[in-house]
Amino acid sequence: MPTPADSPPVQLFWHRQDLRLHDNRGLAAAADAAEGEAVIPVFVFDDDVLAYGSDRRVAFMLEALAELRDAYRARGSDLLVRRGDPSGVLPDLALERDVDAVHWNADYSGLAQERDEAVADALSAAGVETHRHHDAVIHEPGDIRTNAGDPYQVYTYFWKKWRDRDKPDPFDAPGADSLAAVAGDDLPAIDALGFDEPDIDLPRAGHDAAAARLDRFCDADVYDYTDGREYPAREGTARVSQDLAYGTLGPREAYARTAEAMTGADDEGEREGVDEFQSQLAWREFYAQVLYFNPEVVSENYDDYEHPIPWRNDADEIAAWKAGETGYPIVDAGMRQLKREGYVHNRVRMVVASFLTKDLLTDWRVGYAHFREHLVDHDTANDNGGWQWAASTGTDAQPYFRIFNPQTQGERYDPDAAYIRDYVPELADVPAAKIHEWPELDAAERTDLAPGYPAPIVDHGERREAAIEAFETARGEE
Ligand SMILES: Cc1cc2nc3c(=O)[nH]c(=O)nc-3n(C[C@H](O)[C@H](O)[C@H](O)COP(=O)(O)OP(=O)(O)OC[C@H]3O[C@@H](n4cnc5c(N)ncnc54)[C@H](O)[C@@H]3O)c2cc1C
Repeated sequence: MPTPADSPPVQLFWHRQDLRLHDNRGLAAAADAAEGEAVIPVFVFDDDVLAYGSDRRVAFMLEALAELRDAYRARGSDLLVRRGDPSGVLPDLALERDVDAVHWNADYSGLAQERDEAVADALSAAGVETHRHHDAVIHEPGDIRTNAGDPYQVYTYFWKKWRDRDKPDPFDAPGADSLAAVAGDDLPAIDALGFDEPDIDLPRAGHDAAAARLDRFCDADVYDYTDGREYPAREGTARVSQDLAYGTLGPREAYARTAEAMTGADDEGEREGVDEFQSQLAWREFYAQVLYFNPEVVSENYDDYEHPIPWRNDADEIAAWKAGETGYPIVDAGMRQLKREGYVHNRVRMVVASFLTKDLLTDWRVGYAHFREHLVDHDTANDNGGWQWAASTGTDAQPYFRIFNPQTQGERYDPDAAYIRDYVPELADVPAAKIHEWPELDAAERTDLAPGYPAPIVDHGERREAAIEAFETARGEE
């Protein structure tokens, strides 16, 4: 029997946006430190974080937590669940369980960085060691820098270095023998957290469901990703964004699976598909480092102009955009996909974001807040990066004068209008060519073809000119 002095140090692992056992760097480190025993896992519902939640995302998270708890139970352990301010809850728990060290994985938003500092200080004051690990990305923020030592602002150069770096293998899930046989706690019901049941069916949460989605994609669609990712009706993408956002899927595991797919590629085109997909994983890491080094981007332009951008912010136009009633079919299909599924295809996200920020000259923060409320995969860094890209205020953003034409985007990327018809039933019986011409049809023809579908709320050509003028004013080029 070991004496207390001989017994291995008790390690607490605090789960946050890393709701998995597989490929979890911090958890693996805690298991190593525990010398094969006594890792106690905990999740804390923090009201300051929940304040940014939504019904859909909290529901997804609760299911992911239930899956995580089951994975611990299958290993003879369990998940402790607490509610409150982690800088009070964790020192109390450490005292109660005689914990020597608390481990967690870093989170890159400003709010999380501040909270983590407070927690680390409170634990240190209580005499408990703290260990922060970089887990959410393969190459931690600051690892990949320009030759002058600065964080990258241009994605292409970041990507080249990211691609050439060696990638660590996924971390093993801790075995039953490294986990403490604790009795866990019940998870709260969603209403006890201040949220309602979600209004849509959610993708299945948890590591197994995430790994199955990735497998399905890597078995086939990844090889045609370069082309397939552009066409919303094809559903040729991995659909793992909610899994990477909640950490039910680890980034090293995701990368390793694509590296395995690379070995199965038959020709240059297929290798390109895998490479293109890996480059999207790198975009995610690019935006994570933008947020880490510039936490203020959550509410401020990354790239400011000389004068404020004269946003129009017209309430009726914003309401039409949110409802998918703009009279621009590809825009409306995207906004209705958001409402119906909590997801929007990437190409269409760019189109709807461009339409809001340029055609409607609406502040990107309005769109970001709406996406945060409705997307299941909302991720602060990616959502913000996407919005500031579209608004021409971000790092490596779309130039202000290059404005998507929603009609051409629909024609090019949804030629048969299959995606549009799926989400805009009023247009179900309208020929594809007429759908794409919709903004140019005369009122009588529109009424004849689809009386329930709106006329365009703005003229794209006019609004394009107005947006360029507004941005030039902001640049001081009046
Ligand atoms: C305005 C706007 C808002 C966005 N908001 C989010 C968001 O809240 N959360 C989010 O994860 N992505 C966001 N994206 C990026 C992208 O649209 C989604 O990641 C993608 O559509 C998710 O589908 P998928 O998993 O099938 O992607 P895939 O094409 O299969 O890509 C695989 C993974 O790579 C990452 N990725 C892909 N594209 C991007 C990108 N452009 N930027 C950063 N990471 C990327 C995601 O983690 C994604 O799951 C946004 C893009 C725009 C233009």
